[in-house]
This record gives sequence, structure tokens and C-alpha cells, in this order.
Amino acid sequence: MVLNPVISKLAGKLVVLASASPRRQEILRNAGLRFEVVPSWFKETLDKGLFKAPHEYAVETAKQKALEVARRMPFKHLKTPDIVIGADTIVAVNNMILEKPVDKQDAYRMLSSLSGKEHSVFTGVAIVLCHDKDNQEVDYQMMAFYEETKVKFADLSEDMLWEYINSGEPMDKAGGYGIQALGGMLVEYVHGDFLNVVGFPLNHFCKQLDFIYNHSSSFAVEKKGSAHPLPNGSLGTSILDQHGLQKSYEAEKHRSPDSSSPKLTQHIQNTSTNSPAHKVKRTSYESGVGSRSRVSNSSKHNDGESCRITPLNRRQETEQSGTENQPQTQDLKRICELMDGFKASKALFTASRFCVFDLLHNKPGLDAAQVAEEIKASVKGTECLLEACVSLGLLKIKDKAHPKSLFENTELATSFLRSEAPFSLHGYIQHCSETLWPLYSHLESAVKEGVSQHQRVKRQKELCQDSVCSSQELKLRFMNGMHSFAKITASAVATAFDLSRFKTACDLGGCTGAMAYELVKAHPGMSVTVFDLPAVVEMREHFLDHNADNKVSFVAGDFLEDELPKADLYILARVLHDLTDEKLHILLSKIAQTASPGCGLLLSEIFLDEDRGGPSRGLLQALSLSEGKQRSASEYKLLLERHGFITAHIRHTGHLLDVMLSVKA
Ligand SMILES: O=c1[nH]cc([C@@H]2O[C@H](COP(=O)(O)OP(=O)(O)OP(=O)(O)O)[C@@H](O)[C@H]2O)c(=O)[nH]1
Repeated sequence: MVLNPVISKLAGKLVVLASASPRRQEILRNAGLRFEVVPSWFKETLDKGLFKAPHEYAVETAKQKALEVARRMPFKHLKTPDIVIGADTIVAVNNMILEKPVDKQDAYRMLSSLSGKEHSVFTGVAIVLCHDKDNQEVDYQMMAFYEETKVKFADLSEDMLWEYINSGEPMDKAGGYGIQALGGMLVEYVHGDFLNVVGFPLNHFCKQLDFIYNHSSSFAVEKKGSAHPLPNGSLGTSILDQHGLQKSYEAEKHRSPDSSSPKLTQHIQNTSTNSPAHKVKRTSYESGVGSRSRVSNSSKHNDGESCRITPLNRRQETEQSGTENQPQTQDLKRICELMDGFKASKALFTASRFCVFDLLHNKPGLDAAQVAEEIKASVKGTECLLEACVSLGLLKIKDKAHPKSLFENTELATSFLRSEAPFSLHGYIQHCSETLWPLYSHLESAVKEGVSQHQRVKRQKELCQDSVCSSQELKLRFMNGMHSFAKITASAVATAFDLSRFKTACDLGGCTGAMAYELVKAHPGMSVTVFDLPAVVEMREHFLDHNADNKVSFVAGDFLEDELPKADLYILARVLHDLTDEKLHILLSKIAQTASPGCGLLLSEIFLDEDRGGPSRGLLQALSLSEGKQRSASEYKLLLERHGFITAHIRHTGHLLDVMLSVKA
């Protein structure tokens, strides 16, 4: 591809990003890089006093992050990556290095020290190339560099500071701000690479890759498995200066006896007895990390080094995963992900059910025992649950230097998993857990019989715990689920088209009114009637949005039997896929009879690809074997045309639902 000649050099290689930062992942993913994420366990506790300049600290931390993962993967993940990328972002102001704030007071201290001033943001990046060797060893070559960007903050009032801190945004960001989000409002100017501030200097990184893959003879960049001696003998170390010029000097040999790290030796023994890869001979593990002298060797923007440090024999496994008769590691991983998918879902459901994300939002930094006490669960079980959530990117460890693991929400959890978040999925997650999970547990029967297992689940529930739930509670639970999903999707649907010419709309089966509220927000001239069953409408006070109240009204009725309200635009959001053909035609005929020529019909569903090859969300939804069916855009278009609605536009929003706007001929 013309745009990414360097990134494409990495295609087919096992690239690992040694970072939990969602921003780094996004920047690299957007650049077209395919990689695995293995967050580094390196604790960011290097003594800052030992570094002459702030960027040296960032570079060294980035190196240690990357090296830790490069060394761990062969025996923990049973595979040797081709390339590991580590990064560390810091803010430097008034001779101080600012990392991520540990609490609100710390964020306040950081942000007030930045107010009205220019500061520097440094991101150190380390690229470790790993090579399996014939003689039971892995060679590592390292290149590291940094990028500096200057940022000037406006004067920040106390109110502004605290409002920003209370938004929760500063907590996992270097210097206590996120320039890409609310923090952007604090910034007067940026000199240099913006993405460097966000956490990854993409441009500089590509230049380094270009250097490694296109211009350097000293980096062994052949395909993994072809052992390649390093330039000055197998233990050579090379340093690249800021212009990418290579200097050679005597190697520092990173090899240690078995006794060097009792903890790691223990890991190796465990792995070799428990794992299918036990046949792989593991002799010893090197525990030392780059020495301090390395730090002073880093040149202004780059340094590169290579070292053979870990005598692990990864050869057998590499050969196995590469032969024609054996599945590729990536394929196995994909299957394992599918097999484990249910465990991940269940971990999310359980954490959500125990309101762990609410708890850690209000009290970030609790350890497992404290969380266990709050949620009234066992310490052992809670610890497993919290650790699983960390591995899924829902939680993170607050202070890696702390002897106990202290947990806090990731951005993802803060945005979507807290029950009070504006776009909370909490209700929908509970719906998935309590309604869909039991339904899909009977998938075998559903497939055999070709019908939904809803009745079976209902009977089972009546026999056990849910019989204690009143029907009101069950209804509210269901509506919460629908409301939470609708809130997430409503904005994309409401703004998919210019609907300003429609002054009145009727949302058929509009449930809690989430879509209606979003429509009146997006189209100020519009008022919307929500039409739904009496049992649903009577619950509306639980979901009222008082800001838009006088523009949204509710009418109780059955859209298959009762007269429909008159409107310029009818909305059918996630309704049709659940109806039998017969009901669907009744409904569409009723709308066609009520609508005048020129009236609109806004349909929102998951549109299947025309070849029904995806998206899997739609096809998996079809597995509930409800009365209805999933359709492609052209199938919906045909249906509507049969009832006199000519399709004007189809929009694949790229969001959770697609949208079609048709007009009554
Ligand atoms: O404007 C912004 N500035 C910084 C950030 C984010 O801040 C963190 C910096 O922390 P660090 O480099 O230590 O990286 P971690 O998040 O701890 O992940 P690792 O696993 O790599 O240690 C980084 O996430 C930046 O993206 C920002 O978002 N905006």
C-alpha cells in the first residue's frame, strides 16, 4: 500500500505492543498495524534522580517495558514475538517529571503546575527485535528514541481545574491531562507532533522502522526462524545516533545463571510441567535489565542496541507453528478466543452485576480484599475476577509500585460500564446476562427445534430465583436493558440523515423514549410521540428526560391492533427483525394507511451483508431464533417498497445499527 510502505513491512510478523494504553493501541491500529497487546509488567519506578535529562528517563522506561514483555512471552505465552514495541510518556515542567497522577490531589498538583505555562511532553519508544537462534537462544536487538512536543496551557481557574479533575479524565494520563479529549480545552498551543502528546510519536516511529527495514545492515530483520548472526559476532551491540548512523562497540552480555531470578525460574518450571509446550527445553532465564550505563549511552533521539540475553529454546515451537500440516499460532489463537469468549462475557456480567465498576469509580485503588468486603464476596474469587477484568482491559492496576494490586477502572469502564455513565451499557449487560445468556445456553435445542427457547427459559426461571422477582421488576429490568442499548445507538440513528423537514415523528415500539429524546435533541423543530404497549408506557417515569419533556409524548397502544398516531415520520428501530412475516406486513400496511404521501419511514436495524457473510453481530442475533429474521438492506428495501415506501437513503453507520430512510410515494 502506498500510504504505509513501512508498516506493511511488518505484515505477517508477530508484532507485540507492550502497552495497556488504549490511545497507543488506537494510534497504531489506525495506522494499519496489526499487533497483539501484551501490557508490560515493568513497574515505572526507575530513580529519576539518576537521569541527566527527562527524556532519558522516558527512553529507559520504554526499553524496560518492551524488554520485560520480550523476555516474558517465550515462556509465559509460549511464543517469541518478532518485534516488541514499548513506550513511555512523561511531562516535564520546572525540572520535574510528571507521570500519571495517583489521585485527585496529585492531578491537582500537576495541572496547577502546568497552568499558564509551556511544558514538554516526551515519549520514549523502544523497539525490540527478537530472533530465535539455532543454539537454543533468543537474540534481542533494541532501538530506542524519543520525541519532544511543547504544549502551552491557558491560565486555569480553580473551578476549571476541579471540574476537569472531577471528570475522571486526568487519572490515567501523563501530566494529568488528555489533549485528545476534554484536556484539549486547556491547551493554548502545541508545537510538534500532536500524537506524541497522546502517547505515541507515529511519524518518528515510521522513520525508525524505515531505517531498520530499508537502510540498516545491522538489524537482523529476516523472517523469524532463520537464525541470523548479529553484526559484530553474536554478542554485538550497536548504537544508532540521532541521524540513524550506526556505531559499534563492545557488547554487554546479558546472560545470567539459573539462580539469577528465583521467581522467574519458578515460572519456567511451572510452565514446563503444565503446558503442552513442556517439550520445549528451557534452560535459564536472564533477570537483569539494561544497566544504568545504558542510559548515558542514549544519544539525543535514538539509540539502538542488540544483545543475546535469553537462552530459551523456542525452536521446536517455531517449527511446529510454521509447517503446512500444523495450524498457525494466529489461527489457534482465534479459535481459543472463540472458545474462551463465554468466560470473558461471564466475567463482564459478574463484575457488572456486583457493580465493581461503580465501586472502583467512587473508590479507585481498592485491593482485592477491600473490593471483596464491599461486594460481599470471597477474597479469592474477587481477586480472580478483578485480575480477569484487568486482562480484558476493563480494569487496571493503579500503582504498579505498590506491593498489593490496587485496582481502578480503565477509560472503557468509566465510559460504558458505570451504571451512572451517560452512555452506560450497565442495563444492557444485565439484559445480556439475565435474558440472553439463558436463551443462548439452550442453543442446541434452539437449533434442533428451530424455535426460540424463551418459553423453556421462562419455565425454568419460574421454578427458581426469578419467581421471587415481581413482573414489575422483570419488566423494569428488561426496559433498562433496552434503554441502555438505545441510548448508545440513538445518536448515530437520529443524526444519520437530515430530518429537519419532518415536524412530527412517531417512534413505534419506542419503549423508554431514548430514541425520541435523541431525535428532538438532534432536530430541534421536531416533536416525537412514543407509541408502545400500555404495560411499557406506564413505566415511562423511570426514564423521563426533563430537558426534552414537552417535545416527547407517550401514547399507549398495540401497533398491530390499534390506530397509529398521525405523524410526518415513522420510526421503526429494532422492531422488524423480531416480527413474523405476517405481523410485519400487518404493521407496514397500517403505517402505509396512516402515512400521507411524502411521509418518511426511518428504519434502524443491523443490515446483513448482501451475501449474508456478516456482520457476525447480526448473524449471532439471528441465533436467538426469535419469530423474526435478520435481513440485508436490499431485503428491507424490497419489503418497504411492497408497502409503497420508496427507499431514499441507506446508511451503514459503522456504529451498532444501520439506518434506512424511505418516503411514502
Ligand atoms: O494528552 C495525553 N497525554 C497522555 C496520555 C496517556 O498517558 C499515558 C502515559 O502513561 P504511560 O506512558 O506510563 O503509559 P500507560 O498508559 O501506563 O501504559 P503502558 O502499559 O504503556 O505503561 C498513556 O496511556 C498516554 O496515552 C493521553 O491519553 N493524552
